[in-house]
Parts: sequence; C-alpha cells; structure tokens
Amino acid sequence: MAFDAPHFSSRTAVVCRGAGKTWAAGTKRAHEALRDVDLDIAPGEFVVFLGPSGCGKSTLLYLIAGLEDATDGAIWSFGDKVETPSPQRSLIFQETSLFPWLTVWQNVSFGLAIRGASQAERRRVAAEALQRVGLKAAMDKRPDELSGGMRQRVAVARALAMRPKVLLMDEPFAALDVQTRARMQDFLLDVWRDSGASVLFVTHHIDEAVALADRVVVFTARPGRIKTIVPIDLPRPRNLFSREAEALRIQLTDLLRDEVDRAFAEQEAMTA
Ligand SMILES: Nc1ncnc2c1ncn2[C@@H]1O[C@H](COP(=O)(O)OP(=O)(O)OP(=O)(O)O)[C@@H](O)[C@H]1O
Repeated sequence: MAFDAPHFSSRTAVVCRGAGKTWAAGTKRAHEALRDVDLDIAPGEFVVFLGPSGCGKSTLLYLIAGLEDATDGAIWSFGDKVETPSPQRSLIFQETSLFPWLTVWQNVSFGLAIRGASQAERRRVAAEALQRVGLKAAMDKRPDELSGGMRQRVAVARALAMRPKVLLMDEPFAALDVQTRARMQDFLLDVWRDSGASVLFVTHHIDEAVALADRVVVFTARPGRIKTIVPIDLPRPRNLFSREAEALRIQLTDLLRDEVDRAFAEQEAMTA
C-alpha cells in the first residue's frame, strides 16, 4: 500500500504511518519485529517508548533514524520521508562509542569533520556543546579519563553539536548506577529544554518514564504494536513521590505486566 505524506507532516517532528519491520523479509528466517505503528511526535516533545524486551523499541528508533528501512508503511520527519540517516536525527546508544584515541572535543566534533568544517570551527562548536553538558573543562581529555556518566554526557554533546531536531536515545543510561542515572535524567531534562529538540527515549524503567516523558508509548510483546499511549500530565520539575506520580507508575506497571508475560512465554517456547 502506498502511504502519502500526511498534509500536516512538515510541522511534525516524526510521523509514522503503518510502520512495520520484518527482519530478513522474504527469507526462511523472516522475523516480524514491529507492526502497524501510527505515531505523531510534536516538535520539542519528550516521548518515552516502554515495552517488554524484544518488542521492537530499538527497531523503531533505527527506522526513525533512517539506519534501517521500514518493510511496511512509512516515516516522515518535518515533511521529509525518512530513507537515510540525517544530522537532524541523532541516535545515542546505551554504550557510547567514543573513539579512544581522540580527545573529548575531537570526538564531539567528529561529525563536523566529516562535513569538512575547519579545526577552529570544530573546536568552537565542540566547546559550546560541551559547555551545555557541563564538561567544557574536559575538552582535551581522552574518553578513558572520564567516568561512565561523563562519557554519556560527551555522547549527548556529540549529538547536540550536529544541532539535531530529533534526539533518539536507546536506553542511554542503562549501564549507569542508580544515583548517576538520576542525575543524568535531570541533566537531560535541562539539555532538552535548552535545545528545543524532540526526544524519543527507550527505557525498561517505569520510574524513568514517569520522570521524563510528556507521553509514554506502551508497546505490546513482539511483533511490537502500540498498545496505548499514556500522557504524563505532571508539572515540571516533577515531584516523583506525589500520589499522582505513584498512580501513573501503577497504571504503567499494569499495562506492561501482560505483555511481559507474553514475551516471556514466547521466548521460552522459542528456546524449548
Ligand atoms: N539486525 C537484526 N536482525 C535480525 N533480527 C533483529 C535485528 N535487530 C533486532 N532483531 C530482532 O527484532 C526483535 C526486536 O528487537 P529490538 O532490539 O528492536 O527490541 P527491543 O524492544 O528494543 O528489545 P530490548 O528491550 O531487549 O532492547 C527481536 O526479536 C530481535 O531479536
């Protein structure tokens, strides 16, 4: 089926229409990861993807990033059909892939080097991005001189240096300890407000979803479909100990429980 760009799509950060992904489509190993995703993300919106392991949350981020093609439906970002990666959409992974032989500022400005920017321009943009993540003083250090949390902040600075309109984050804080993760959440909210970018953030943590999101997209077990979308109408800065926050955590836990049970049953059947 052909999908025309929705008429409002030029003003919308991300539009998914009937988006689906079957890995190894057309082969014996065909594996449907994601089905029929319809989703609109507004500019500057913070959206969290929550769902059982293997339901296709990362797959959807890769489709939106343009790193993988949808096998069904289509995706647009600010009116352009997503077919290839773009500096407008930056992806940050759980494990940062900083180049260990480059300094922090060289890592941050790596994308600009590929675009042919001069050394002075790269250093200026890197300094500005590092200032925004509170790491300007670490410009000339190497990644192995930094803690895990600092390395993730460098990864955020590297993404910000490209001035993305959409920041795609795949469990970016999963490898961090609980205290560092809480601080990184506060830091990310500051960066998000400052940048005006839309953030699409994958997590397994319900408390993280309630702390961060404007809306939480809850996925079913594989093939992942949108089960429901829960708005998080809590004022910011959020009191995560409020009765309203607790009610949202309970609602999201209930929504997830069935899907996690289904995902477990399927994984057991596959490995039996
Ligand atoms: N490159 C790939 N080739 C083939 N299958 C893949 C590939 N990447 C992911 N898959 C499969 O697609 C399904 C969805 O995977 P995906 O990583 O998107 O899920 P997820 O919800 O992000 O999982 P998790 O929460 O465990 O990270 C899984 O069954 C996975 O094995």
